[in-house]
Amino acid sequence: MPSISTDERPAIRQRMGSRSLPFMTDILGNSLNDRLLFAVPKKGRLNQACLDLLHGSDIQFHRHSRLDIALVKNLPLALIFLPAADIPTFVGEGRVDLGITGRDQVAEHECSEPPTATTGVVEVMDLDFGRCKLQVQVPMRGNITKPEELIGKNVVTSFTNLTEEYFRKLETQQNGETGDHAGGEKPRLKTKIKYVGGSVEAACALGVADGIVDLVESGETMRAAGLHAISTVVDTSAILIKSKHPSDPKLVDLITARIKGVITAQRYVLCTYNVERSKLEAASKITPGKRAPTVTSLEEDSWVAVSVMVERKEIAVVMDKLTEAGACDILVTKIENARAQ
Ligand SMILES: Nc1ncnc2c1ncn2[C@@H]1O[C@H](COP(=O)(O)OP(=O)(O)OP(=O)(O)O)[C@@H](O)[C@H]1O
Ligand SMILES: O=P(O)(O)OC[C@H]1O[C@H](OP(=O)(O)OP(=O)(O)O)[C@H](O)[C@@H]1O
Repeated sequence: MPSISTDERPAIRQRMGSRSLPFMTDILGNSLNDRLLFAVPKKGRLNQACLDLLHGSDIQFHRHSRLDIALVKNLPLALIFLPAADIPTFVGEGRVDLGITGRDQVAEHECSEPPTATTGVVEVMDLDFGRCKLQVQVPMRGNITKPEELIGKNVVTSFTNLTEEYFRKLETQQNGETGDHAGGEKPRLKTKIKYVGGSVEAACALGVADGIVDLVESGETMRAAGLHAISTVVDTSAILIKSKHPSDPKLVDLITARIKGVITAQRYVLCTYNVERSKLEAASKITPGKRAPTVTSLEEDSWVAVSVMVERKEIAVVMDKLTEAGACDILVTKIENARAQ
């Protein structure tokens, strides 16, 4: 591994920020300078899906144990493994060019660092995984039924900025509705928002909170903790983001196209079937495809073969309907990769 001279380090530090860098540059030398930097969640719920996406996009790398930077072997790209919550900061400041994180994390970051003409992130695309909701939750057996009833009480969350913003709005609305306290009769209630880094759902049972704001996907964690949701703060999923001025916009476009291809391949299957020409119109209505179905003549004059992309989650129902419409020899094939509009 090439070693790095002391006078090369400031340039790299300036590019990446000061976090952990002495350790990273000692191992990687100056190889980051001419590479596009791509931040990927280093752990947690988004990590594996991101690794699968990189694999499907033929982004080849070897990550040394304990090292949060990996050089990509077949593209001028370096992957930076960071906590999902920190990725909007690095991309927003232009220290890293591209990143994958949750939309909730971007929203949380933007509450404290609103975007300017040069800072902040640009959403490139929704990645179709990590879908969940940031919700206000209270004990199922308690007497709080509306988020307004938490005003002035204790709320625990890992998303303090979004939660502050949410309750400040509620407080403003409520003060407005009750004519405020200009006469001084009614004190202005302020909700107390406290931060915890994980296991947020335990806060009510432990008496730390009257309600929590936490992510809900299946709802299992919430129900197991005896909580239920009374309002949604943000709907979220994983997104690809870029900085406002990426160092290599062409490479950003190439990576975006590859990732889009993988997502399309995951979302769709290829369905082929034979149908009598007279029934083609009805069958095409069931399978209109992304643009239009591909129709090929068969040796048998009155029959055609159809090949069409169908959303994976709808395929069983589509097959039922096709059979009803007279289609036969229906085959479904997994799509390995795609480049489609
Ligand atoms: N249950 C979930 N289902 C789907 N996506 C989730 C879920 N929980 C979190 N996410 C998404 O993943 C992002 C990162 O959350 P996660 O809690 O996994 O991160 P972390 O704090 O880095 O990891 P860990 O909890 O292991 O410390 C969230 O901001 C959200 O966008
Ligand atoms: O609705 P569910 O499918 O049960 O998912 C929701 C849970 O997932 C996340 O936590 P995670 O398990 O990542 O760990 P954490 O509590 O340490 O954040 C989130 O904070 C919830 O606790």
